[in-house]
Amino acid sequence: MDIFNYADELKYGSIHLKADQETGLRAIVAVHNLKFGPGIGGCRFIEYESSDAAITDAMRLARGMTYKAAISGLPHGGGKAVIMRPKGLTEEGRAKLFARYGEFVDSLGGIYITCEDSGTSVNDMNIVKQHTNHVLGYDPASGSSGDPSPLTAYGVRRGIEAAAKHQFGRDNLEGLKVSIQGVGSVGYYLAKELHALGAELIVTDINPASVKRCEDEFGAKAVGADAIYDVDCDIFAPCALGSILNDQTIGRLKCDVVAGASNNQLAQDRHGEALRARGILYAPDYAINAGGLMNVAQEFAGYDLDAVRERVHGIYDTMLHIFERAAKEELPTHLVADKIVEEKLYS
Ligand SMILES: NC(=O)c1ccc[n+]([C@@H]2O[C@H](COP(=O)([O-])OP(=O)(O)OC[C@H]3O[C@@H](n4cnc5c(N)ncnc54)[C@H](O)[C@@H]3O)[C@@H](O)[C@H]2O)c1
Repeated sequence: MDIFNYADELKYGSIHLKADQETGLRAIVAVHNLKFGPGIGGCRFIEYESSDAAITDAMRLARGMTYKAAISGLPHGGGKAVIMRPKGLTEEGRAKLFARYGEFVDSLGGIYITCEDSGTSVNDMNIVKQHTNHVLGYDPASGSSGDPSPLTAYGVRRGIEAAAKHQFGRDNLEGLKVSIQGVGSVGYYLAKELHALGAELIVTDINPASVKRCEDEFGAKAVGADAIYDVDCDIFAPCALGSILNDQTIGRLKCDVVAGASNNQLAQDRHGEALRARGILYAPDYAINAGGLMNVAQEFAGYDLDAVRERVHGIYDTMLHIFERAAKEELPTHLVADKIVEEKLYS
């Protein structure tokens, strides 16, 4: 992969590298677009096969954050950090590595604001916080926003309400059948919201305890992990994995709407068209699951839960606009979401 060609393809931006022999830090910060404000996005800390793989991952993810922030009307651009996880790292080594990473983020002068992502913890962010102010999502006891899952779930609920309005002409979810794939953090809170609104729930999870909790608390019906694709329901809410809308699954779906929290639900772009061809309304993932980003971004202005909830509440309008424009232009919803973002960014 030629990095500069890839940068042109994704319309970059800048990519910053830090190598530090003392701590073993190999970090990449990709800053995709700053039109609406500083780039915001998590720091991923996983093993990579090569530097190329790590750099392209950071670039792809940062672009995704630009789209998520822009569709949500947040005063932020898209950024993402990747730290290549060294093998055999001790706890002490980890603390030194994140301290050096904090210095690296600080050296960028605020164009990128870091936070937690796969492989990083609140404790890592606490260490980063000692070296830069450009960090969010550190210890909630010190005034940060804490677990984003309830807010992400609230946003998904609002997106589901918009889908019910558009697809069924309904102003409530009473009696609608919703199947949820994955009732971990977001899926559980979503089940709670939907149950309170009178929806009938069918759930699956590879963790039996998570399923049992939904059976006990919400009277949910449980099905096996693979059987979730065959459930006859109104709305299917993927809240576990990416790439689950693919050649194997789309033909099996017996729902009118797909609206859930998972990132990267479409295995490929063409699967958005395949859903439309089947008359299934798809809620673009980065628009409906932006509640978590809205939550952490609020820390920037001073954390205020009421302000976050008000912004997350607005996901209803964002989704309805996407659905209505897609119907009018006879386009798949995921392409319309991209168009809305690109009009904001580049015109
Ligand atoms: N946490 C957030 O605020 C947030 C924000 C935006 C997007 N997301 C996305 O939403 C999804 C869920 O996030 P989460 O924080 O709830 O994660 P989580 O790990 O808490 O929950 C995921 C659940 O899915 C289950 N699962 C895994 N494989 C499964 C399978 N094959 N079939 C059924 N269940 C399976 C797991 O056992 C777990 O209970 C992820 O794709 C995540 O990237 C989360």
